[in-house]
Amino acid sequence: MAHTGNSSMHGSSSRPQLLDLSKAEIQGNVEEKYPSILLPNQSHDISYLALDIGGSLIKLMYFSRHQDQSTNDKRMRNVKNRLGFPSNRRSYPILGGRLHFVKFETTKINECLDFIYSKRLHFGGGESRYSDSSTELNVVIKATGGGAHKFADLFKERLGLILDKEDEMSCLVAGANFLLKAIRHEAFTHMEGQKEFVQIDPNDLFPYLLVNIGSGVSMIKVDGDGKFERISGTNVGGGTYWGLGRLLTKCESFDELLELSQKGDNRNTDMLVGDIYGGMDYAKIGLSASTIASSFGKATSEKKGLEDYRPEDISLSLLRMISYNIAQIAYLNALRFGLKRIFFGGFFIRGHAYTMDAISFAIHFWSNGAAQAMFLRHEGFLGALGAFMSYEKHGLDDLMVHQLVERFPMGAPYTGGNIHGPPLRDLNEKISWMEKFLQKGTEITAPVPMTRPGTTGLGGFEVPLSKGSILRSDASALNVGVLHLVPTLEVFPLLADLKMYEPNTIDLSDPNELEYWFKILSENLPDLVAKAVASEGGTDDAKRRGDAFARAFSAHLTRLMEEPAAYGKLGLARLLEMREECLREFHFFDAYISIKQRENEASIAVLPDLLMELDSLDEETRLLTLIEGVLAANIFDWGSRACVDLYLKGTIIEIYRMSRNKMQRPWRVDDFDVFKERILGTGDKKPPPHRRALLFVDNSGADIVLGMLPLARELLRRGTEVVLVANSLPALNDVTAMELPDIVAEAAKHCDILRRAAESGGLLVDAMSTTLDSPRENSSSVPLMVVENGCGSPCIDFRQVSSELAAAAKDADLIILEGMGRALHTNLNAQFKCDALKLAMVKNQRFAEKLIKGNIYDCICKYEPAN
Ligand SMILES: Nc1ncnc2c1ncn2[C@@H]1O[C@H](COP(=O)(O)OP(=O)(O)OP(=O)(O)O)[C@@H](O)[C@H]1O
Ligand SMILES: CC(C)(CO)[C@@H](O)C(=O)NCCC(=O)O
Ligand SMILES: [Mn+2]
Repeated sequence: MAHTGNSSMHGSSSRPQLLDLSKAEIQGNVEEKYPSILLPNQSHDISYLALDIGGSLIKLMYFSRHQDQSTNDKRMRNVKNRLGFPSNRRSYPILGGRLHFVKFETTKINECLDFIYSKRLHFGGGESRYSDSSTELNVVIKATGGGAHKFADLFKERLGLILDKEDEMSCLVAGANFLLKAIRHEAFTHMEGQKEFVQIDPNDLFPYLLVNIGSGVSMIKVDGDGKFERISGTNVGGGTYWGLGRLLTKCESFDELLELSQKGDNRNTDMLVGDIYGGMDYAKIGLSASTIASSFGKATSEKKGLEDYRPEDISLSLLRMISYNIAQIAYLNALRFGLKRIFFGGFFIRGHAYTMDAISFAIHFWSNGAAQAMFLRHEGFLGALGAFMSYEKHGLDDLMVHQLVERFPMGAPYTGGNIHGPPLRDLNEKISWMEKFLQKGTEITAPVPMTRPGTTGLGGFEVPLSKGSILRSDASALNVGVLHLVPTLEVFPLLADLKMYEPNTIDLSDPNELEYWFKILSENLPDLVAKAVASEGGTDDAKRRGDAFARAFSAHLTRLMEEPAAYGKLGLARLLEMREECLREFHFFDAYISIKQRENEASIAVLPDLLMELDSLDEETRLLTLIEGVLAANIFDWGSRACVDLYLKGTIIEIYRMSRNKMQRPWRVDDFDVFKERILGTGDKKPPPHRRALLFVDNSGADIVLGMLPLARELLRRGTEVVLVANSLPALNDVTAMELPDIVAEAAKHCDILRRAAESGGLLVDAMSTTLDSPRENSSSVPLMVVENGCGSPCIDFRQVSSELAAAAKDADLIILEGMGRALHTNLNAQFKCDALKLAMVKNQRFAEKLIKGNIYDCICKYEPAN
C-alpha cells in the first residue's frame, strides 16, 4: 500500500474520515519537503458511503446533506430566547441529512463504481471542488460482504477508496436491530396476499431469529445489540433459485424468472400427495391431496419429453421448493433455541408477494400455527446499513424513531425494487426522465383509479388462485424510500399516550375509502397544477415542471392504488403530505402564494370592523361569536373541491359573512357550553385563566385573520399567553410560521391588545426601536408568540414535531386545534394531557357522513378537558 501514511494521519484506521478539501492551503514554507496542509472547511470527520458487496448484489448506502434550510431568522432566535429550549443540544454530525439506498448486480460492479464517481461519493458527497487528485487521498470507507475482500484492490485502483472491512454477520445484526427499533413500519407479516405491519416494542425485541436469504442463507440468533450467534445456514438460497432457474428456463434476468413463476402451475412438475394417493388426502398424518409430496417429482414421467415442461411451471416449483426448504430449516432452528420471532431479510425475497406467502405458509405449516414469519421493508439492505452504522461518529445509533422521516421521491413508483440506473443529477434530468418514462403528451391526466389486485395465490400447497397478469413482479417490489434524518424532531410532550396515538382518523385500508380519496386527489390535480404554474410566473419552464409534477404525483397515486402498503402503512396524512413533497421536488415552493396574499389583505381590511363589533358584545356572546367566527372562517380551504367552487361565486368577505350567518347551534359536535364554563365560569365563580394556549392555525386569509387572531386576542386579554403554531413549510393555502409575524404586525396596527402582546412576545421587534431579542420588560401584557410545527403538510402527526413546539408545550395547559387537516383528518380522536379544543368546519360530504353522521358545512366544536 503506497500511502499508508495518510491513514495514520487521521488516527486509527477503524475511524475512517473524509476530507473536505475546499479552500485547502499549504501552510508555512512551500519549499519544505512535507509542508502541512490547512483544511479550513474540514469540520466533520465523517464518511458518506457504505457498501455490502454480496455474491449476487452490491448494496450501497450513502448520505447526503440537506441544503441548509434553517435560516435562523429573527423569529427563530427570538423564540429560542423566549422558550429557552436547550441550545447545547447534542450535536449530531449527520444532522439534517438523508440516507439513500441503492443496489447493483455484483457482476456489473463497474456500474457501481461509475455511480460512486458521478455522485462524487468517493470524496465526501460532492462538497469538494477537487476531482481526480482525490484518487491520491486513500479515503477509507466501511464495507462488508465477501466482495469487501474480493474487490478491495479494484476500489483502490479506480476510486482511491480503501475498504475498511466489517464483519458481515455483525453488520446484518446491527442493521436489523436499527431498523426494528427506529423505523415505524419496518416489519410486517404477509399471508395470503395480505400485508400487515407489525409494531415491535423496542424493549421487547430480543431474542429473535434473523434469516438472511442472499445468494446463500445465514441464520442468526440475535440476543441484543452486538449479541448474536450464527447458528445455521444453508447453501440452498437465492443464488440457487436464480442459478438453477436460469439453467432450466433460459431466463435472462432474475425478474424475468420471478415473473414466469406467476404464470406457472406447479401441478405439472411437482408430485402431490393426491398423485400418490389416487386423488385422496392422507388425512391420518395431516396431509391433504394438494400437499406437495415431492418437488419436481412429476418431471420423471416417461410420457413427457423434456421440452413439454413449461418454464413457467418450473420456475414456480423451484420458487416453492427453495422457499419451503429455507422456511423449514428456519423453523427447526427457531425450535432448537426456543425463538418465537423469525424475521426474513435478503434480496431473494425482493418484496415479492408470492415468495413471502410461500415462506409464511411454510412456517405456519411446520409450526402448526405456533410461529409466524415476518419480513422487513429494507430486506436486502441490512448489511449495508450495519456497515454504515459502524462508523463511530455518526451518532446514527442514537437516532430515535421520531427523528426519521421516510420520503418517497419521484422515481419510487418506477424504480422500486429495481436495479439502479444512472443517477439523476438535477431538476432538468428529473423532468426529462419523467417525460421519457410516461411517453409523450402534454395534457395533464388524472390517474385512472384501478381495481384492487387479487393476490398471487395462497402461497400454500394450493395452486395460485389468480395467476399471471394481475401482479407484475415490479408492482410487488417493495419500495424503500429515502430516510431523512431530522434530529430536531421530537414527540409532542402533551400527548396523553404515545403508544395509543394514531394520527389518522380515516382508515385507508378500507378499499372504498382509498378509492374515494384517490379520486378526490386526482380530480384536484389539474387545478393545483394551474395554481402552481401560475405561482412561478406561468413560464414555459414552470409549465414543464408542472406537467412533470402531475405525472410524478399521478404515478405515486397509481402505484399506491395497486399496492396501498407499498410505502409502509398508508394514512390520509401521508398522502396529503406526499402531494406537497412532490410539488417541492419540482421546485414549486409555494403554489398558493398569491392567493394567500390576496386573502390576507382582504381580511385585514375588515378586521377593525370585526374587532369593534366584538368589543360591543357582552363576555358570553363575545366568546360564542369568536368560536362561530373561527368555524365560519374555516370555510376558506383550497384543499376542498366544494369550497373552491364556492370561491368562484363571491368575494372572500361575502363568503365569510354568508358562512357566519349560517352558523346555527347546536353544531354537529357541540361542547361549547363546557368550554365556556371553563373560560368564564358559572355565576360568581371566576376560574383562573389558562397559563398558556397553543393555537394550531390552519389557513391564510379570513381563517387566521378573522377567525384565530380574534380568538387569540380574547385569550390574551384574559391573561393567557398565546403561542400560534403554524407550518414550517407551505402546504395548500395554510399560513406558515414565517408569514405569521407580518400578519400579526398588520393586525396589531388595528388593535392595542394584539400590539402589546406581540411586543411582549418579541414579534414586533422589527417595527420597534427596541433592541433585537430583548422584548420590552415593562410591557403589561402576556406575550403572543409564533412557533413552527415542523411540518409541511395540511395534517399534523404529533409523534414528530419541531423542538420549538415541544419546548412551547412544556408550559401549555390548553391546545386549540383548528381546521380539517389538523383537527379532523388527523387528531379528532387524539388524547392530550391538557385541555383540548378541536374546531373545524367539515367541507367534505363523505367525511361528514362517515365521521359525524352529518352534512357538508356542519361544524365541530369538541372540547376535552384534561382529566
Ligand atoms: N436483480 C437481481 N439480480 C440478481 N439477483 C437478484 C435480483 N433481485 C433479487 N435477487 C435475488 O437476491 C439474491 C441476492 O440477495 P442479497 O443481495 O441479499 O445477497 P448477496 O449479499 O448478494 O449474497 P451473499 O450474502 O450470500 O453474498 C440473489 O441470489 C437472487 O436470488
Ligand atoms: C457465505 C455467506 C455468509 C456470504 O454472505 C452466505 O452466502 C451464506 O450464509 N451461505 C450459506 C452457507 C451455509 O451456511 O451453508
Ligand atoms: Mn449478503
